[in-house]
Amino acid sequence: MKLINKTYKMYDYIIISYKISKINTIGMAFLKTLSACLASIMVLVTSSFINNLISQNSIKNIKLNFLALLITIGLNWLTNAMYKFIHLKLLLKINETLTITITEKKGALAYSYIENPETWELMERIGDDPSERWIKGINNILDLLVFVIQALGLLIIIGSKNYIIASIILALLIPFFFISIKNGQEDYDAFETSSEYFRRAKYFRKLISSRDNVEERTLFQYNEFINRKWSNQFLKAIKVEMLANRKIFSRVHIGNIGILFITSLITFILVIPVKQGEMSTGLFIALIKGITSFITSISWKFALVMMELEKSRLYLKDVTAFSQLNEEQGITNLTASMGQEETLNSIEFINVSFCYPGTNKKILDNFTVILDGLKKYAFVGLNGAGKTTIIKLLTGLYDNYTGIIRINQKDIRDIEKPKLKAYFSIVYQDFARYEISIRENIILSYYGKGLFKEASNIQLETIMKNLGMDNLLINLKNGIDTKVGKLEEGSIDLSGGEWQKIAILRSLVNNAPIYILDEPTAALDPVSEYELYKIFYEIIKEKFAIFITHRLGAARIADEIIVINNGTIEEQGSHLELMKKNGLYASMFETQRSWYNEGN
Ligand SMILES: Nc1ncnc2c1ncn2[C@@H]1O[C@H](COP(=O)(O)OP(=O)(O)OP(=O)(O)O)[C@@H](O)[C@H]1O
Repeated sequence: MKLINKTYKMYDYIIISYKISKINTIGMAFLKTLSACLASIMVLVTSSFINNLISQNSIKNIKLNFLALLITIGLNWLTNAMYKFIHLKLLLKINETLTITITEKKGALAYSYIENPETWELMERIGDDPSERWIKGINNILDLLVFVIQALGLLIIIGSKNYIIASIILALLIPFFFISIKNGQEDYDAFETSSEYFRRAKYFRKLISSRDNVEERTLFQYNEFINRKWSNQFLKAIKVEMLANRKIFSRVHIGNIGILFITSLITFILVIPVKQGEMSTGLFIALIKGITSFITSISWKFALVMMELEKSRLYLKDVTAFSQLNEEQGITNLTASMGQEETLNSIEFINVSFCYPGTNKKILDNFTVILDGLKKYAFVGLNGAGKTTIIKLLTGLYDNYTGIIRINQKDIRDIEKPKLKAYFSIVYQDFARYEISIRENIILSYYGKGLFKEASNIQLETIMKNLGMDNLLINLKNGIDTKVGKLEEGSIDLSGGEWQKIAILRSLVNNAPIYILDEPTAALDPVSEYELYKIFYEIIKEKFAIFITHRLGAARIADEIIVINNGTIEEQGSHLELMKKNGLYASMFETQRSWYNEGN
């Protein structure tokens, strides 16, 4: 199922559930309607039973009435039991379908949303498992239907004897309706505000409990400090919810006192038609019982149902906003051969200026460069100069820039997203560590493109041997199929450099015209770094590559070095040319060289 981009309405709870499971949705609606009708039937059956009991005109009639009463009670019980069973089945079906739909949509969202706190909060509110909220929506609609049928049944019975009392009961519902809607809005507003605090609290709790930063946590002993931050956010969230709940409950309690008063009034008024012979004693007793149980359920359940209905309505507003978020076209199903057959001629940035969404600091300022497809480039510069940002724009992660970026003379805005992605093989600065097997780690991009057969044919061990990386596999019982990380028993954990080697291998086996290595060797020891660059150069000899690096020794092997400063090009040329220029590059290079020379 796909989440269609549209405005979701309350009836969509039923329609989507019907699409997911016809039988269970119809079953639930039928059983709810039946249970609502049974309330009025119960009043009539009880009334007839009591009347016959009082007049005692025929024992046969009493027996029949008694049987009818038993059947109604039994049917009511059976309806409720079956409802619970079908409800559970529908919940599971919705869970199976909607959870996958929401997860897929979240996974395919455009990159810019992931960095935006507002969309993050929206995604938190949508939740990972929307089935509970969805089934609540259906239940609330059906509960409302039950109230309407029950109320109509009672009103028809009473109205046929005394329409004024019927009108009083009807009037009673109106203020409750509005109070309950107000309660629902307040509850959802509180949920919206508190989820922001909960999100931050969740981050701090992760800091003090997750395994990721256990080393620093043990060393710096910052638990108490972070704990305070966590409890600060957590308490703020709880306070918002408590405040809203207090208001809601005061309203419900005031409403209850009113209801108690009106119930007594109705009982008193109903005596009049009995005295005037318009209503039998049996009907009077059955009606008092029916009205009391209906009004009791109004006072508690109706308020709750209306409140939940309002929450369900507001949830749909979030679902609507979520459905309108753009997905990265084809992010999850790149066509196997796309872009790979193409060779790179050039990459051009023409007057590109860019600010990150929600900020107004120009990270790139009229950035202009033409990169030759036959060369290898090194991007160097101080921290925050904009090197990684250039790559983010080139790979299409953001498109809110001004100016033009072209690959092979074609504006990247006109290139289909799957094709654009297929141009690149990248090792990111903060590369991912997948806690699966070494083999799966390396050929992940093949699985992403659906190339399962090709993936199984790759001679990974040979490639690793040629790259001098086969020492990673030494002493591993399951060789390349050994699971890495800490997720599973028997997995082996790797050092930072070993994880980085796997990330580099992942990029290397992903055949693409453009290779980008963003600080690829930061965690490698000098011997591995030297070896790696040599091998890497050998492998991508015929291909285009950009290295972003702070190790200027490594930058020397590029054909051209581009020095970036404050989002523009400060210098450009070969190592020798730039050294002769005696500018920023020469100064950075000399600084690094002096570390090694110190003391000599
Ligand atoms: N998602 C973001 N939102 C807002 N600003 C950002 C974001 N990502 C990066 N920046 C800012 O953009 C600037 C350039 O960052 P970028 O990562 O491109 O620098 P860099 O040259 O690669 O730095 P480094 O050498 O430290 O990796 C920095 O000032 C950074 O604070």
